[in-house]
Amino acid sequence: MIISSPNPEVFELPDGRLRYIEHLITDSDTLLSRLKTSLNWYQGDVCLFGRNYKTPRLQCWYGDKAYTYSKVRLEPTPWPPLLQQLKNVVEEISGYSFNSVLGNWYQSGQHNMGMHADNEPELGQNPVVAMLTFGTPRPLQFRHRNGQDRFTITPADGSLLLMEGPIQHHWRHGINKSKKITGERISLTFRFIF
Ligand SMILES: O=C(O)CCC(=O)C(=O)O
Ligand SMILES: [Fe+2]
Repeated sequence: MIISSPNPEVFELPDGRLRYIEHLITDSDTLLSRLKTSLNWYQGDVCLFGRNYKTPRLQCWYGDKAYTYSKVRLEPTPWPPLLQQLKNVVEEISGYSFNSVLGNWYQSGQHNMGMHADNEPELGQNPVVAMLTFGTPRPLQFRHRNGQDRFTITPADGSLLLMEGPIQHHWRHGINKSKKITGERISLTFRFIF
């Protein structure tokens, strides 16, 4: 895995901060195919307003501690070597430690992620989420809970995006469907579970 020299951009939003490194991982094509074949992908369940649905994307989860996401309990799972390597890179660049990762595989523009905040209590006071992107970029929409402020970033193939500060308390984020996008994207979202 080759890392090009990082040059972070910082976006100071009202009540939150994003740190973005556009070109971090240079062999992202190879990594995208390795991630597709080597990880344990499944269509997850989500519970919304008391009803169970299948996630409109594939996902995988690895971590040292159990994690409850959208009311579904994920059990501890050992780190595959490739994810361990990527975690090491993300930790070194960001300066944070992570002990779990949620992977999302959007196989086309028909796959999406609804607006949400990563604010489960076990993620701590001001959760830091570090996200690597591989493949076809998709706009990531941020909406402030005040109903006014909005921000969109389209993380590039091979980029790292850090969500920091109180952002998960004040903002929600998500990925919309798009008829125009046919390519696939994988995001790896590293978290620390207390
Ligand atoms: O794939 C993305 O860009 C968003 C992922 C995300 O928000 C999450 O995993 O919580
Ligand atoms: Fe999220």
